Amino acid sequence: MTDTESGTATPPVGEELLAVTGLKKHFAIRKGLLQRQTGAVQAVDGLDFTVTRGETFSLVGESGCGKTTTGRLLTRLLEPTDGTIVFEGRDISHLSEGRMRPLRKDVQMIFQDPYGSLNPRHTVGKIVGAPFKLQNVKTPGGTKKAVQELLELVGLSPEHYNRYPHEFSGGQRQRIGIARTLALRPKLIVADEPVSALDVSIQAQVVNLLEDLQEEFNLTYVMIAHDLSVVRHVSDRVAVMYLGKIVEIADRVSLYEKPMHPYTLALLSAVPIPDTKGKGGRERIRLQGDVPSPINPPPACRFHTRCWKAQDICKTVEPPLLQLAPGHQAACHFPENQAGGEAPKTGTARQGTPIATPES
Ligand SMILES: Nc1ncnc2c1ncn2[C@@H]1O[C@H](COP(=O)(O)OP(=O)(O)OP(=O)(O)O)[C@@H](O)[C@H]1O
Repeated sequence: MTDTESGTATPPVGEELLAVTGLKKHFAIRKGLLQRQTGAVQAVDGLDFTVTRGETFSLVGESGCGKTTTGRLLTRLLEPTDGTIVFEGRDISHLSEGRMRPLRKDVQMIFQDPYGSLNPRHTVGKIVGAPFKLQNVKTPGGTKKAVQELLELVGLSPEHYNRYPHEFSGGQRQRIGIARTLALRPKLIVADEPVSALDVSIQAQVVNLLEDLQEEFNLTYVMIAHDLSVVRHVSDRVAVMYLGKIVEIADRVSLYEKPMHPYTLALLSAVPIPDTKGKGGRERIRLQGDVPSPINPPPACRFHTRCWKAQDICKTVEPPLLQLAPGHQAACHFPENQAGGEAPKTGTARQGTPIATPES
């Protein structure tokens, strides 16, 4: 994670841990007695990104844009419809459950709901110790000792071993979930809105814990959030999703200070983020209407139905995700804050380096 507010946040240079190419998940819609497929929910529709070892890569977007589905694909709780997921150089996109099992200790997920994700009938000891049992991992001093060490690591007491989830507050329950996630020392943790169900006063404590653990164990995070303010301080890079697609990826400083996609601009305008340049707050942009249905998304640029900058080209030509500045990619025909000044005029293509080719 990056700890300076406006320092030089160049994208982390390091070993690639995860590489995602053309990732899709379409959920079939079936109807009638014969359960014929009548359509599909295009929850995730062609994502390309990489995650570097040790970084925090955040996925942000409104409800329903496909963040959780992406997280579940990365942890292979779901099987992709298309595309590839390469983890540590190995294609895990279609590994069977059996072949995936040894990898489960390397790739873990923290869930949003600290209430629903813990079995109320199991003791904390049983919950946090479950991964050792599932993976048949023996620890030097025994599972109980390992669990108690994990509880201390996440700021709980070893004496909590025999207690039940209902005896804890929301923040403490999330710590129990984090202890379970850490048990087998994963390399990649997908954290799906890990603090959004918690009291605002507790959120920072849990975020700080995640940061401390990252430093101690060189963890890599894919952090999922619906609002840009939550991940502002913890992200190295941020990808903004809209209706199953990534519309912008940039390092933290570029994204918050020089957003290029109008959707990112709108998201940023909706959260109280201090203006580091002292030019006053951002103008609030109110998006018209709801997010369209992922069953029948708008053609070409999916955001065009809600975009105040949309022109004819946005309705007919899908803008590819292009690198418009170092480490900064956006999929827009009329991007904001492009180096070199004005956005292009109606119908003209912007300049950039193709990162992903548009869908055929
Ligand atoms: N198992 C499923 N079957 C059918 N549709 C699904 C399934 N899971 C998710 N969807 C749909 O896929 C789309 C993306 O959902 P997803 O939960 O990934 O979005 P999200 O951005 O995480 O939203 P939220 O913040 O509300 O969790 C939504 O339209 C959702 O209804």
